[in-house]
Amino acid sequence: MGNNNYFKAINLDTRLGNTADQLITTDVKRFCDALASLYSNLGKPVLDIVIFNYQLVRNIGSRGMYGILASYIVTATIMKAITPPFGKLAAEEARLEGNFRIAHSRLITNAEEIAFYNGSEMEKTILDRTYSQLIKHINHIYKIRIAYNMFEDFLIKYSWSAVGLIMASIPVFFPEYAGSAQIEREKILDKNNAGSDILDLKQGSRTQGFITNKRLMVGLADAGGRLMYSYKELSELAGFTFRVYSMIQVLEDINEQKFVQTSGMKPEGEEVFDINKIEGVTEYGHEGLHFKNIPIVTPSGDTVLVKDLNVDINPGDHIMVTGPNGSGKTSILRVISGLWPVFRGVLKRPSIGINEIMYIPQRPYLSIGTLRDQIIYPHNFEDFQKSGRTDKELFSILKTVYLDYIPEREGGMNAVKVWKDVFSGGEKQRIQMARLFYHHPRYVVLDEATSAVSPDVEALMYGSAQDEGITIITISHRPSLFKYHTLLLKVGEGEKGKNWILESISSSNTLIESVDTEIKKIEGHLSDVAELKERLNEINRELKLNVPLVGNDDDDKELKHAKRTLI
Ligand SMILES: Nc1ncnc2c1ncn2[C@@H]1O[C@H](COP(=O)(O)OP(=O)(O)OP(=O)(O)O)[C@@H](O)[C@H]1O
Repeated sequence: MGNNNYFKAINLDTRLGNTADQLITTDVKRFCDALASLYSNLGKPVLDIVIFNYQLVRNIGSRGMYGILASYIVTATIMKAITPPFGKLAAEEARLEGNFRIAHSRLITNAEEIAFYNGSEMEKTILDRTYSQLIKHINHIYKIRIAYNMFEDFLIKYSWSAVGLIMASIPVFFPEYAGSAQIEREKILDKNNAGSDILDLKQGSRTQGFITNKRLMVGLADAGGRLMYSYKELSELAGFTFRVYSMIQVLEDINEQKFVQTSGMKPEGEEVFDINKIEGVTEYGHEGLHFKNIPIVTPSGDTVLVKDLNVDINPGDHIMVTGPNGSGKTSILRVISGLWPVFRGVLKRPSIGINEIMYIPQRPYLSIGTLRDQIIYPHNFEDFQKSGRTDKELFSILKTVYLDYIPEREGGMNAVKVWKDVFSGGEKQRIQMARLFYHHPRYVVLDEATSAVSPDVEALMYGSAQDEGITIITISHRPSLFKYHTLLLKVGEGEKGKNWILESISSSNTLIESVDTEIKKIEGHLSDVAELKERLNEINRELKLNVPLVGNDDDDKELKHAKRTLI
C-alpha cells in the first residue's frame, strides 16, 4: 500500500482516544523532560544512600541497620498502598491539555469562517468547556497531592527521624551491639589510656559517634525522602510513557499492516470487509488508470460506498465523476492515492509522484513561504533551481490562470505573506491551477477545484490543460462541466448492488439529460415571470410612473395594437 496517513489518523484517533491531529508532540516533550529529571532525582539520592548506609553499618552495627531497613520497608509499603494513581492522572491531564490546545489551533485556522458565521459564542463555549475540563482535572490532582504530600512528609520526616535516632543511640546504651568502627575506636582508647579516665573517654567517643550517626541519619532520611518523592514522578513518567508507547505501537502496527477495526452498525446482508484482510492489489507504473472489481469501502470496513467498480481511464479519457453528496466520489480518489485500502480487486495506476497524478482539492492549501513557493508547491526553491526553470516561466503560468497581475500587486515572486488571507477564494483556486501547469502531471483530479472560478476563466483553464495533454478527472455536480469530458461516472446511481454507471458523455442520453436539466431550470425561472410582471406593474402604479403596463401575451398584443392605432 502506498500512503498510510489516513490509517495512521484513524488508528491514532481510536487508540489514543483523541483527535488524530492532537498535539502528541507535547506528550513526547513531557516524556523527555520527566526522563531527563529522573536521572538527577534518582542518581544523587541512590549514591548518598549507598555511602551513608555503609558508614552507618560500620558505626551502629548490622542490628541497627536491620531496624532502619525494616522501617524503610514498612514506610514504602504504606506509601505504595496510599499513593494515588499519578500515572493515570498524568496521562489524562496530557489528553485534556491536547484537547485544549487543538481547540485553539482550530480557532486560529478557521477564524475568518467563524467570524462570518458570527460563531464566537459557540466557539467560546467549546474553549470554555475544554478549559474547564482541564482545570477541573488539574485541581483534582492538586487536591490529591496536598493530602498525599502532607502524609508523605509526616511519614518520611518524622517516622524516619524517630527510628533513626533510636538506632543511632544503640552504641550509646548497648556498646556490645555497636558497629565495627565504634568497637575499634574503643579498643584503641583501651589500649592507649589504661587508667581511671577511660570511662569518660569512652563516653566522649560514644557521644561523638552519636552526633556523627545523627548527621548520617539526617542525610540518609533526606536521600530516602527524595527517593520516595521521585516515586510520584516515576508514576507520572509512566503515564507519559504510556502515551508515547501507544503512539509508537500504533505506528509499528501500521508498518506491519495491522489495523484496529472500528466497526459500527452494519446493515444486514452487507458484505463484511476486514481491514486486516486486504486482498486487493495495487499495481504501479501503468499508462492508464484501471479499476477491476474494486469496492470503495470506508477504512473501518463497515460502509460500502461503491460496489465493485470497473472503470478504465486511458490517457485522453477526460472523466467526470458525479453523484449525490456522500455517495463516495472523493473516496474513489482516496483509494487511487492509497489513503484507503483496496479491499478486493486490482487497481492499476501510474507511478507515485506529482508528475504522474496530481490532486487539486476544493479547499486550497497555501503553504508558508514566498509567492513562488505557492506556485511550485509541493516543490521547494531548491527543487525549482535544480529543475532549471525560471521566474519567467512562472509569470507565463500565472498568465494561463489569469493571475498575471498578482506578482506586481504583492511585491514580486519573493514576497512572503499570509497567503490564505491575501488571496480571494477564486484566486486561491487559480493558484492551485497554476501548480497544475507548473508540475504538468499526466493525470489531474479536480475535486470541485474550480467552483469559485468564473465560468469563462474555468473554460480557458480546462482548455489549456487539455491542450497540454493532461488527462482530467473532475469530481463535480455541475452539468456545465460536462463539455470538457468524454466519460461520465455516476456514483450512487444505477441498479441495486452496483450503484455506479459509466457513460460516454457524447452519448445522446447524457447530453439530453444535461439539456433536460437546463430546460427544467429555465422553466423554473419562466414560471416566476408572470408573478414578476405583476409585481413590476404594482410598483409602477404605486410610483405613478407613466410607463406602459407589462402583462401576459394578450395584454402585450393589446398594447402593441393601441400603439399602432396611436401612430
Ligand atoms: N475516514 C473515514 N472513515 C469513515 N467514513 C468516511 C471517512 N471519510 C469519509 N467517510 C464517509 O464516506 C462517505 C463518502 O464520502 P466522500 O467524501 O467520498 O463523499 P462525496 O461523494 O465526495 O461527497 P461530496 O459531494 O459531499 O463531496 C461519507 O458518508 C463520509 O461520511
